[in-house]
Amino acid sequence: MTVSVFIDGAAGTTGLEIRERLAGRGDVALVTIDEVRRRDHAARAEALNDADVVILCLPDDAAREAVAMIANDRTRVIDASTAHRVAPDWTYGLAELEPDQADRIASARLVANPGCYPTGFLALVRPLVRAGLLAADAPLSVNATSGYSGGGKAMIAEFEGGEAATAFRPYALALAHKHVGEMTRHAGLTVAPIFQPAVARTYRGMVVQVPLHLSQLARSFTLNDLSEVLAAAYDGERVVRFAHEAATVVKIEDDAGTDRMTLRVVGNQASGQALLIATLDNLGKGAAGAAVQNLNIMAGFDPVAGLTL
Ligand SMILES: NC(=O)C1=CN([C@@H]2O[C@H](COP(=O)(O)OP(=O)(O)OC[C@H]3O[C@@H](n4cnc5c(N)ncnc54)[C@H](OP(=O)(O)O)[C@@H]3O)[C@@H](O)[C@H]2O)C=CC1
Ligand SMILES: CC(=O)N[C@@H](CCC(=O)OP(=O)(O)O)C(=O)O
Repeated sequence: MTVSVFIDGAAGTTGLEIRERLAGRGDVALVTIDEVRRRDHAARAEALNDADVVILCLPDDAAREAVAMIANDRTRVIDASTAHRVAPDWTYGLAELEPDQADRIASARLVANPGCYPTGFLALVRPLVRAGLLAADAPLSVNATSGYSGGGKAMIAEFEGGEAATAFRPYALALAHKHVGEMTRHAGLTVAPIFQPAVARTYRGMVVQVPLHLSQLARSFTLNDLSEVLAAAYDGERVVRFAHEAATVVKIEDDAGTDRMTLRVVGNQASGQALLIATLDNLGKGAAGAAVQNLNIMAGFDPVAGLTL
């Protein structure tokens, strides 16, 4: 079986990464439009309605507009933008989020690809909320660092053109980043986490950290309990893996250039402090890798076809 796929925004950072992952696959036929017509309404409308699956790699407003341009109920959509991640009629495209999430994605017409930061946060926190280690109203915080490709073409130009005179830049200091609602909703929390992102002078890669006092847990759980719950949640998964080996450092480069995500529980049982850490690539499992994984699941292909793990 061959599935026809149109990438709207194919010349952008995420779009190009998806094209690379789909190149040379015999089970995917790319629907393309001439690069000079990539913003042409009529050309896009035709491609959006021709393809079996469209992958939107656009800013939020353009993604909403693209969905409105689909005039049939056959074309399936994977939206990489933030536009539909908490929309009730969309399926959240983090296949490992719930035991039946991949099945839901398989039968969905509209799939919202997760944000890069929420991917790390949710993979760490959702199993702990589901298993009752963390109460829904636990007041969490999350610190995270992304490579500068996370800001798309504009941020790449800023860092590579010399304008961003920094090696490390915390941002979203008003604590109202657009990913907070997505994190809260899909973790099953009732209290929004304090989310404090930063961008580093490296092209790609991401570290997401959730510090926890063990006294914050619903009862007297240990570091080992946290590890056991996370290890069990991802047992048998190929893209998300729990690292059992002890670590004293992690690097933003650890999973950069791949589509996998690694989860860790570290800390100090004696002082009652834990740190949950996810490493991933903002453009891999954080964007293009997840989009291709969702496409594979929707089309009934091997979920990891075309991915680098
Ligand atoms: N970069 C990342 O790590 C991640 C990105 N995302 C999301 O993916 C989406 C794409 O981001 P990213 O690839 O980084 O962004 P880029 O800025 O690199 O690319 C955006 C693309 O959208 C195209 N575009 C913009 N407006 C329109 C329009 N009105 N009509 C048609 N095409 C348009 C641009 O065209 P042109 O080439 O002409 O400029 C460009 O090719 C965003 O919603 C982003 O939030 C999600 C997770 C991670
Ligand atoms: C470094 C950087 O600027 N990153 C982007 C997030 C990239 C991403 O995940 O895009 P979505 O918003 O579509 O999820 C930001 O914080 O806005």
